Amino acid sequence: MLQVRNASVFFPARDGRTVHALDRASLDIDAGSIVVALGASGCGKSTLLNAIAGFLPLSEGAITLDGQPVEKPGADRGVVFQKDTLLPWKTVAENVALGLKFAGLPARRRRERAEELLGLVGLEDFADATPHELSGGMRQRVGIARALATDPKILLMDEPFGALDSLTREQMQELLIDVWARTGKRIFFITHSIEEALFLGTTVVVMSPRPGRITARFDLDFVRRFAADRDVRAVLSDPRFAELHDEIRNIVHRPSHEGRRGGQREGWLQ
Ligand SMILES: Nc1ncnc2c1ncn2[C@@H]1O[C@H](COP(=O)(O)OP(=O)(O)OP(=O)(O)O)[C@@H](O)[C@H]1O
Repeated sequence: MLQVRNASVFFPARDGRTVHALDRASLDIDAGSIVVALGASGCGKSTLLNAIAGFLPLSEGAITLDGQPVEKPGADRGVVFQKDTLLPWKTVAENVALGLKFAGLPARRRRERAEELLGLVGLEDFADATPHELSGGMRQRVGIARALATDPKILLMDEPFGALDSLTREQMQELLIDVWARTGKRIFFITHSIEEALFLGTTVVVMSPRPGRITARFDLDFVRRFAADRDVRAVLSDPRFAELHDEIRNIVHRPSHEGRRGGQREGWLQ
């Protein structure tokens, strides 16, 4: 279990004031779940992810992974960003195996593991290609394979498909569901897209800005349905999908002061 408890992050702003980037966020990410954080720009999504990744210290609160405090980056958390961070002078397989090299695994084992993971993301034929030979979607696949290389307990994904065209994005969403179904990895995923959140999340948390707060939570089963029957149309044409889309849209677009007034969902996690 990954637990975030009353996590707050303050940044000093240029004008001498303090930016309250994350305000008492609490969240549980169980084994096998995909928790999606959704919200307008600046509501603290990346701050929350960076804190879970151990890139950023909390100002208040705590994060634990299977009972261990998260205080710095570690191989138990794999991270994928919107912009890929592949090393252009290394082959695809070498990029995937980078973390394993740091972990001291011998070259043959690294190669085997890289090939296994490239198979998982549908790039078995590209092990010896270099990143510049790949499309944006393929590079993100490599990023996912690389994040999985050390067999982390959780995958942290910060708008990983945000820069892709819509068709590639849909393919990547389906690929991610396959990876999730086959590896059982828990995933924390950030997006601006309500549709993407509804399609991928076993839980969707909606965040509001200034201060960055979790203001609503929805537990969903669209992704499990898709994983079972791979019928996109059945999911997208489910009336509940459209209802939730509207409901979340209203929350995302409501002025943040209303979100704090103590409606039914407000403060659900605190
Ligand atoms: N290092 C920093 N120094 C000062 N302010 C920061 C810093 N990092 C983030 N912030 C501020 O904290 C708030 C939350 O930022 P964050 O990047 O977490 O939001 P976000 O929801 O991920 O946004 P986006 O969707 O645009 O990526 C913003 O107001 C941002 O300007």
